[in-house]
Amino acid sequence: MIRAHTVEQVRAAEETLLAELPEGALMQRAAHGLAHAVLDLLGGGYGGRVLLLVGSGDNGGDALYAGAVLARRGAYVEAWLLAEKVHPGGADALKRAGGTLRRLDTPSPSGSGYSTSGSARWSSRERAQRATGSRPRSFDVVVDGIVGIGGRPPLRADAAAALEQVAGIPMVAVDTPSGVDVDSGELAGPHVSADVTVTFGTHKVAHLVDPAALHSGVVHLVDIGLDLPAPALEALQPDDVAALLPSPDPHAHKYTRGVVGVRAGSSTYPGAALLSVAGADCGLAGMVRYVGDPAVQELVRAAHPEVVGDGRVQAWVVGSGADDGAKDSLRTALTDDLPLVVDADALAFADLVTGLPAVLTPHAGELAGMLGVDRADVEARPLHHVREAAELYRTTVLLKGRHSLVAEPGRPVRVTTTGTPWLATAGAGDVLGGVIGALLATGLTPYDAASVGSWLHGAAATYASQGGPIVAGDVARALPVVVASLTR
Ligand SMILES: NC(=O)C1=CN([C@@H]2O[C@H](COP(=O)(O)OP(=O)(O)OC[C@H]3O[C@@H](n4cnc5c(N)ncnc54)[C@H](O)[C@@H]3O)[C@@H](O)[C@H]2O)[C@@H](O)CC1
Ligand SMILES: Nc1ncnc2c1ncn2[C@@H]1O[C@H](COP(=O)(O)OP(=O)(O)O)[C@@H](O)[C@H]1O
Ligand SMILES: [K+]
Repeated sequence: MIRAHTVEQVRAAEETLLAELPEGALMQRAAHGLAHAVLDLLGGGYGGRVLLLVGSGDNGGDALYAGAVLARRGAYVEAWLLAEKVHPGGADALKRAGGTLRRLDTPSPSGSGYSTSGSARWSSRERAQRATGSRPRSFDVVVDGIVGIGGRPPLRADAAAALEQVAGIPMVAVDTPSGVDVDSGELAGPHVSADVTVTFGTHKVAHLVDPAALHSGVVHLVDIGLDLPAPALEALQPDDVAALLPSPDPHAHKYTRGVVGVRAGSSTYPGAALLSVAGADCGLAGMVRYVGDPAVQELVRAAHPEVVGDGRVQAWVVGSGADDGAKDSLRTALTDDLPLVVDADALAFADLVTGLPAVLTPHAGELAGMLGVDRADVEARPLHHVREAAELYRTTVLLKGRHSLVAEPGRPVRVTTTGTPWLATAGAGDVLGGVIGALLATGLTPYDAASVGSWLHGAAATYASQGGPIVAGDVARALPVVVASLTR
């Protein structure tokens, strides 16, 4: 499991450890981990050219100490100091190792300009150019030590100007990409877009939650020995999924394995029925039932001969392509008092499942409609909105997107990190609803069914895609292969 903690949790754990360790030991652990990640990227120290962007806090300290390690390994290391006072021990270490330190002026306290000595007032960009005198493009890598968990967006003007100077050079962020909001994954103004982020002790929320996750690059975790409480966020890994997956016991028959029922599709959208059934029919449940328009039922039978009609089930999937019939389908399914997946057109009636065991599966537009906010706001603050929806409906909410989020009151939010942008294809959501329904029918809780289903769906898309285009049916067909790879 990958776990992510809040800044407050990290600070508390750090305090405990600091009291036990010799002074500076924790920062040395962090800095060495950082230096080794940069060495890996450079393919060795000798001949490499490294630029450090150094802010006023310990994040800058990590960068400076790592710079000293790199300089001792033969790299040319230059530090641009973005504050009047930077970590003194780190600055000394870099000097002693032969690094070059250049000071960039700090903004005036008013924040309205710069404390220039003459009457001219330069732009942030001009000031950065004059102060450094360096040719940024000649660096192989930039290390972003501007701010870490102590940063509050937006980035100060000098830092933003320095970032403009180094655009296009590979970037390694120290702990977090500077300028992002660490605990929410939200953006506010200019920020670092990292190729690699080297983080310490645990992941932070911004590494996993979009939009910030998109700017964290590959995240490398350095263990510094923190003892941490229950996380704010978690991301299932293959072992976790394998442990949660149902597998038939030797005495299994189709009913003990669970029966999933699908009430989806309509004469207007018959394809949604076929795709929901394709997801449900991935083989995880013992049987699939389909209930709907007779003509659509015929299509389903022709495509999936093993699927049967109405009868007893252990979970329902309702809503994909259901059109005007969504409300009635949901009401009828609810009379069975079973866990259910509520998708697409049925989400407009989500209040009917308030407090019940269910998985609501909106994309950003649907969640916006449910909460009465703009879609752009959901996309800018997905974590905030998915938590809000889970509290409002007192049930499990899966917000679909690049990194889908599963929220349930009182539980860590689960983030899906499998998948490919090729999965953004019509009908992919219908397949997902079906898979989650199958998992509910096997007895998984809504929280596990949603997160395991979302993980499998993303992994199946990646497997089917092989880097190229896919359609929703390809995802459904790849599901058994992905399950087999985990249960073997
Ligand atoms: N907490 C831990 O367990 C550990 C922390 N370490 C490092 O320490 C960092 C935290 O250090 P700090 O608490 O000193 O905080 P930071 O270094 O993250 O940032 C604080 C400094 O940044 C300035 N700042 C804040 N917002 C800014 C903005 N928008 N633009 C420009 N400057 C801004 C503040 O004036 C302050 O001086 C971590 O991210 C990590 O890199 C590591 O050394 C090892 C262990
Ligand atoms: N950029 C992306 N990268 C990876 N997966 C994505 C991306 N955008 C969407 N997805 C996934 O694709 C699926 C789309 O589902 P949905 O929006 O319901 O489409 P539809 O209604 O056509 O079925 C979801 O599982 C979602 O998580
Ligand atoms: K940083």
